[in-house]
Amino acid sequence: MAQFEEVSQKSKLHPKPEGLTLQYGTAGFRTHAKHLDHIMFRMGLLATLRSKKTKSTIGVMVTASHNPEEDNGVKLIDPMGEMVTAMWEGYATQLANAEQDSLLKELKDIIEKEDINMSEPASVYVVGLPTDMTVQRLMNYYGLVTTPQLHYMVCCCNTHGCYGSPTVEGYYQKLSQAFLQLTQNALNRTDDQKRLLVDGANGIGALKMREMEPFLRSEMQVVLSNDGSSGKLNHMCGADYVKVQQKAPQGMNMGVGERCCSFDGDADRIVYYYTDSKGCFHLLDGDKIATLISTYLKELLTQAGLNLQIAVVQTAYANGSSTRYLEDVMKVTVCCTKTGVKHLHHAAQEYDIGVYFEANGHGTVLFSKAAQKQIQELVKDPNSNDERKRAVKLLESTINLINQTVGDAISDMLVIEAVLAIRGMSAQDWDAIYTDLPNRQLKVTVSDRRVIDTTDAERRAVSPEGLQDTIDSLVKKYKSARSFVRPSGTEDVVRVYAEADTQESADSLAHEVSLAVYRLAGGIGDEPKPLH
Ligand SMILES: CC(=O)N[C@H]1[C@@H](OP(=O)(O)O)O[C@H](CO)[C@@H](O)[C@@H]1O
Ligand SMILES: [Mg+2]
Repeated sequence: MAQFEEVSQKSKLHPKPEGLTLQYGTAGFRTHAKHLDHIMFRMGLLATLRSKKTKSTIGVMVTASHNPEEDNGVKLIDPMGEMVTAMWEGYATQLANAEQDSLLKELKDIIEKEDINMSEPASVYVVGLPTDMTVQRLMNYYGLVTTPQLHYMVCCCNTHGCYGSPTVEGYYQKLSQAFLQLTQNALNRTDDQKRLLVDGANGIGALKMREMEPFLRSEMQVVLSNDGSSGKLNHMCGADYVKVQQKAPQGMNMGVGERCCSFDGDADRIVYYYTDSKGCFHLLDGDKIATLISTYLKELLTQAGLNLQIAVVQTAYANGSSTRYLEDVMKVTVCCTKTGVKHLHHAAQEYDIGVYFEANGHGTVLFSKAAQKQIQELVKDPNSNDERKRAVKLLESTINLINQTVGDAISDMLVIEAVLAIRGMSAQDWDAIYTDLPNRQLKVTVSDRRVIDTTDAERRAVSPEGLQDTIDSLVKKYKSARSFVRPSGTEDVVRVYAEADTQESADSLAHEVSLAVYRLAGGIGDEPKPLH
């Protein structure tokens, strides 16, 4: 009872702005920082309940991710380092939008529905800056780490050290050890080959990269830019900027053919790129990363004589060339889910090895318990020949290098660097695995984006009537073309995607489909204009 009294008193210090309703979405709550005070307080309360319910440590991440600095966000992390379940997303929305005088009622409602024993102790890790001392007192405040580092620590904590030690040093040690073991298999690397230009998006990733560097013992020569010493978070830099604009970030001094990568603000996304001798920019996005990693793993499985099913999980935004290459050439199972990493993560859990990446560079690899056990047992097998032994060891180190809890820019970067080193590949060699189909993404503003309903992993629209038929007949006019529309989960827009054999065709198709959305789904403002 005293607990409730304290909550009631303290909550008055964090009043909900009049008329503000927010929804716990793909990335938790995300809005202008000035609207988040009451959300931070209430998410502290919810995290405490989640911890009591699961009898585990829960994480709370406060971050703007890839959004502008003025924005901020908060999300909860479940015991195994995963996103919180759908049911609890609902509770989060319910608590966030409760009026001041019904907050206690909503809390009690959740406690009753979930049958939570309030005398259980609670343990919560918080990263970022909780605004209230009560919240801080309830939780272990962990200071600044990347989003994936927090996911990692929460998982370590709840698996009693099986996954690693629950500290930032533990993270550096685990990953660097695995990385050094892998790069031992890459002979005669020059300093140039070890060199990587990293754009830190002026976010936390840059700081953490600097902290990690000594652990990598000059097996990587990192050149950091946008390290937060001057520029603004995600402004003209970072993974989202590079992916959407299809150009290099500001403040990076790129030589011809040099390998470069960009993190997003909280370092859970990464994209690679380089410029060729003609000054052309080449993007190596999430699809290229998934292809590189799955090809490498498949080869190791064959060498190790392991019969494990490997699948790549993508969304509708995956470039058609990547899907075709994986299915037709690599003979890898490809599965498509709705946008949003939680959907990809769940789908990837269905396979022995599930490689999942959104085209924007958020992704990781999941190994089933059974697959990990088989690999560990083979490592100890005295009867295997040298090739087999090497392959199994590489698999073991690769598992250790991957952050299986969530997409992680630092971990993904180290995996990519190791794979390129082991295979003796340059960024150009990697890029040449397949050629992306030219594509275009546009946004259309409509009065209510919910009029668009989709099916088949968001690849087909079932409403409004006639929209899908129109898209189908437009697509037929172009070669190697594909197009789909869906309401965004994070912005008040309808997203249009089109790809075709040439950039002109992709642009023209995207424009025609935008017009169809504008006309059939209640477009507002000016009619979409052609791109050329
Ligand atoms: C096309 C695209 O990149 N969509 C992004 C974006 O979702 P939308 O629902 O498209 O707004 O933000 C999500 C959260 O960060 C991310 O998971 C997703 O990939
Ligand atoms: Mg992010």
